[in-house]
Amino acid sequence: MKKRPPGTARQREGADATPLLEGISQPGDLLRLSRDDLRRLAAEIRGFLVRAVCRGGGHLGPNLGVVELTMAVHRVFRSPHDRIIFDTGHQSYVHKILTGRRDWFGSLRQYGGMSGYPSRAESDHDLVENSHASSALAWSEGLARGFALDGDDRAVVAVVGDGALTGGMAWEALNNLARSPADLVVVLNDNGRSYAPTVGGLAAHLAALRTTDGGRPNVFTNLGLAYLGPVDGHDLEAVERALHHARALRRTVVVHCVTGKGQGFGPAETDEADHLHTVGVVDPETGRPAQPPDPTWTDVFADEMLAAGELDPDLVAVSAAMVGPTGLGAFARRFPHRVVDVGIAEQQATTSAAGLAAAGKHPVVAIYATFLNRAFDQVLMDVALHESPVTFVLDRAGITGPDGPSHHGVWDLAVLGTVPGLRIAAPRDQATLREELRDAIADRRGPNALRFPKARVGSPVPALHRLSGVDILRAPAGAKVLIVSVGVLATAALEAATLLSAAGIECTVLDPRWVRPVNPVLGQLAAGHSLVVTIEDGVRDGGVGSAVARLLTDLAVPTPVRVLGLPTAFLPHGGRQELLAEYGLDAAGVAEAVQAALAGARQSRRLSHLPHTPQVPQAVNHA
Ligand SMILES: Cc1ncc(C[n+]2csc(CCOP(=O)(O)OP(=O)(O)O)c2C)c(N)n1
Ligand SMILES: CC(=O)[C@@H](O)[C@H](O)COP(=O)(O)O
Ligand SMILES: [Mg+2]
Repeated sequence: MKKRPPGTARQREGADATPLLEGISQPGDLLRLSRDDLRRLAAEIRGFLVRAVCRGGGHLGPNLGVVELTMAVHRVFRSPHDRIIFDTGHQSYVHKILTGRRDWFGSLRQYGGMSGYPSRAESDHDLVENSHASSALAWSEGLARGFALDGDDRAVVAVVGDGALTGGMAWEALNNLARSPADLVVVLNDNGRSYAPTVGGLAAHLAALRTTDGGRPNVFTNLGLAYLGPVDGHDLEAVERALHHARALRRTVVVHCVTGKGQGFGPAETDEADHLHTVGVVDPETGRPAQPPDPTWTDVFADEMLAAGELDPDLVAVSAAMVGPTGLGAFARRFPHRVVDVGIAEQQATTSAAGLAAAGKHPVVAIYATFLNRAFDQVLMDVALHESPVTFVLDRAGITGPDGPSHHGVWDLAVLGTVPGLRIAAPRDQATLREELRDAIADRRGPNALRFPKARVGSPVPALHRLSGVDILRAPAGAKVLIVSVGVLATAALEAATLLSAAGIECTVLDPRWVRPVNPVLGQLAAGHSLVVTIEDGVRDGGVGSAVARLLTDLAVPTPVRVLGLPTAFLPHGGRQELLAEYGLDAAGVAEAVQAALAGARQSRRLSHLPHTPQVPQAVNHA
């Protein structure tokens, strides 16, 4: 059932259907088609996916690989009565097409448009929308157990990739499924890849199963589950037969489907890096962007990491199935024995990094900020408690953009700020990223984290001088407002200061560089101003700004603090700049907030009572 159509009418125009596709507005429509028509429909869906995804970006390879598999699931089961849970959900585009959302693809992943993941707001056919991998089996087990407790005969189908199956959560669920009253159909979509080829003992086991008849004992049967396969996941009839068989068994069954990531689109099939796992706007003929993309923060990290690897033979990089996307590709090619891909296993990455550090190595865990949430306990207990010199490099920190609520890396500053002994740096430009990475790796006292966004790296943001570790970026005479900007938001802070100067309000702008714990020199600097405004690309609650405010309270500095950041909420998908502006974290928003704070403070007559002292206390100005 369709819910609200996302996107503007203009965005929705972008979707162009073809003859058979025109006739599919709900899964039941698939049942009326002949075998020949079903084959033609699969080809039409592939053409549609290539056009729609190349036009605006999204997950291409994973969806091209599940066309027949998704059609088969929808022909055999009755969604939404039967429940279909997609692990991660990045491969749910075909499901969206078949459940009445074809016309929305013109707005895919755009602000106000259709999500790139399952979405309860969009359709009753969607239930789980978390898009952090490896959780579908646990969700499905709980759901099926709940149905069983009610005597409800509804089927639950979990579609899980071979990559997602490397995560600890998947193994915990398999262990539980062996004794659960739930009877799940687990569709194992085995394309042999996460982004890169899936690694580890399980991957090797699945590879062996692909070439046998599957009847002999395997990891699933040994755990007490039934196993069917391997099945050619592009043979619609074969997949349907296997699914009917699985449902009839009335127990938990793994249906092992072998598919090709990027199937049917040459540039995806031949792309060695990741079979076009995710693309931006690309040419639908070549799968490549029209122009080489501008350098990103990831590129700078990649370059500095390579340089650091040359200098430090103990440097080891750890990745949770994302060597390429986190910028470790060049390092891996140069030092193949000093890169560990642990699979989609952030907890393993973190604790094994603690082990590497205990063995005298200098581990760097490169990970997306949102995925480190999975390993909070390991950061706290295995790394921090042991004062383990592990460096975490958090890519995609802050607002990431089109991946939406599950992928915005907005919790790291608040959550990691509670970890004793962990220092967090937020570089503002290329030079500070390089410098802070070197400092982090060299620090043998305990853990460090660096965070930067999914964005172009931008122009250098030079400091006027450094003061007790804090970079002063702007220091006009007579400034009453102190803007403390976190990381990449320095540019918006400086632009805001220029706007405010034109309105007669002078601001000092500083970049603390290492943002947690808060540098106590901020207390002295704040004392020299009438208002402190902090800006961060993370949740306001418990973030850097609130830590600065607490520092001032502790030091009995009376300067009021206005904390600008993100609400404690699940933020929608959209363009990064678009969302930053929406939440007042662009230059105009910051300038407006400063003016409002000054006006409010004047109204409450607080500012007029505060003495004005120079913005940089001489006692600590040793730059
Ligand atoms: C906890 C977590 N870590 C990392 C990711 C990033 N990620 C998204 S898809 C993917 C690969 C998934 O491989 P697989 O499950 O086999 O699906 P495929 O894309 O091959 O269809 C990864 C690592 C994630 N979504 N969740
Ligand atoms: C599904 C998932 O988690 C990733 O594929 C993510 O969509 C990638 O995002 P980037 O494009 O920022 O690497
Ligand atoms: Mg896979």
